[in-house]
Amino acid sequence: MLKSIMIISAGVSLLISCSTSPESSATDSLMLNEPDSIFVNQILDFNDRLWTEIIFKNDGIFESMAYADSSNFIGQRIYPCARCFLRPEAAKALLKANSIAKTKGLGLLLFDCYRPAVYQQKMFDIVEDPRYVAEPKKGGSMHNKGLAVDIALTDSLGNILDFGGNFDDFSERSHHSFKNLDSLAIYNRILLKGIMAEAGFTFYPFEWWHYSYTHVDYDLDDYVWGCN
Ligand SMILES: C[C@@H](N)C(=O)N[C@H](C)C(=O)O
Ligand SMILES: [Zn+2]
Repeated sequence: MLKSIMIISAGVSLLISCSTSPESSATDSLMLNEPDSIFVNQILDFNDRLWTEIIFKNDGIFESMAYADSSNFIGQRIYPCARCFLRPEAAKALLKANSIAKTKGLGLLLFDCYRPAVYQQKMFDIVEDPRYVAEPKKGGSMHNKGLAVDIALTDSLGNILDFGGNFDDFSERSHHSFKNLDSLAIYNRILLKGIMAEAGFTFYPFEWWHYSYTHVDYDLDDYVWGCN
């Protein structure tokens, strides 16, 4: 099947048609020397639906993709490799959040992006609490639509800031309303919330790290990316 990579910039579109698979094509990142432009990789999945990949190295976003290795609440690696796909609108907003963070001398650290719907049931079966894992039978997760990220802030070197708890700590400690935390952790949660809100994301009351992009809607998806 003919697949395409589009490298887009603000106002400029460069379309390169080729006959490689999306798995191999998505890793080909072109670096163009236009400092004010946003460059992202876009691929079509097996249903010809458009995804934007955040290329950690090129986009300057730090990577800690939790489900691409076994250090997560499942205790197993469930993704084939650490790649971050989002719907184009959400990806653009994430790059905006990254720019805002940079102006404050901070970075973004991603724990999760698009999550194929096939994995949501596996997660729900372990946690069985829809506050912490969205229930597949009740609409699934914004991650399954490519419209959510699990995210933290870092210093400029990529060291995570203090958020008063770990990613995927499924307890009240992770709620935005939980106030029995150091003032620095409370400050950092509010800082992250402010940056993400300015970029267009909505916070989630039960998890300080989970943000959704709700200005568009997409169907749940089952696309699983390949790895080189
Ligand atoms: C599993 C956790 N990281 C998460 O993303 N939870 C939310 C509620 C979800 O499943 O959408
Ligand atoms: Zn999440």
